Amino acid sequence: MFELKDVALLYETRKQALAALKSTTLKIDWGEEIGIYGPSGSGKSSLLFIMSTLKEPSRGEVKYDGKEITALTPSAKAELRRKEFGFVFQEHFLINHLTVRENVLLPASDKKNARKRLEEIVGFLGLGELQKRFPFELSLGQSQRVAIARALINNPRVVFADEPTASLDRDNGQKVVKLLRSYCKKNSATLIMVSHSPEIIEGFGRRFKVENGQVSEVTANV
Ligand SMILES: Nc1ncnc2c1ncn2[C@@H]1O[C@H](COP(=O)(O)OP(=O)(O)OP(=O)(O)O)[C@@H](O)[C@H]1O
Repeated sequence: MFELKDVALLYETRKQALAALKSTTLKIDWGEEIGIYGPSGSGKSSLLFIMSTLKEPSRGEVKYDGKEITALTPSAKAELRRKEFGFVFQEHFLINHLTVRENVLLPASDKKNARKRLEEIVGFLGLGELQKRFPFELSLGQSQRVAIARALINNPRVVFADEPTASLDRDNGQKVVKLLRSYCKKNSATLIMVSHSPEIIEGFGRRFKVENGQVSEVTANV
């Protein structure tokens, strides 16, 4: 469903040209669990951002569901992201003056069915009791679970998670990864998760290592 052909991302700074992502060709199928790891600045987020249309590659082809997506208009990209993708980042980006419930419902595209979906999703994430609270009344682990609920409210076919555990302690980090994996398994959704640490993505169906802009698939245990 994702097909990248010779994709690269180059930045021209005043002093030098930098290849954030060197020529990358790969295929990802529906429902796969993809872990991407590598050191800071290696190009992991660049890869995730290109697949999710948040960044445009300098060259190459990116196909999603058989269609080339790099040339879509900004509004078509936004529509694609809203309908098909869910995003979880290192920071939760919750809106402080909205309750948990309001934060989760904010991106809901089908307002009519959103309430039923909300009940399902808060139940799944163990947030039932917290719905009327504000983000500043939550722990970091709880906040991240609310951010996950918001990412899942439209039932995404692909979940992109960029360092979702980075601001959490080990227990909460593991919980977050478990919840994301379990949502994707249950719903046959594709999970694409970036982490600096190979431990976080241990056991994932497929793993890619990124070093200095070079992406390579890892087949042995890491
Ligand atoms: N707008 C930009 N202009 C110039 N260089 C950039 C820009 N954005 C990113 N880079 C560079 O591209 C390279 C790859 O960045 P990227 O964010 O993809 O790495 P990363 O592996 O996700 O890093 P981290 O784990 O620290 O988030 C880095 O060297 C970064 O400094």
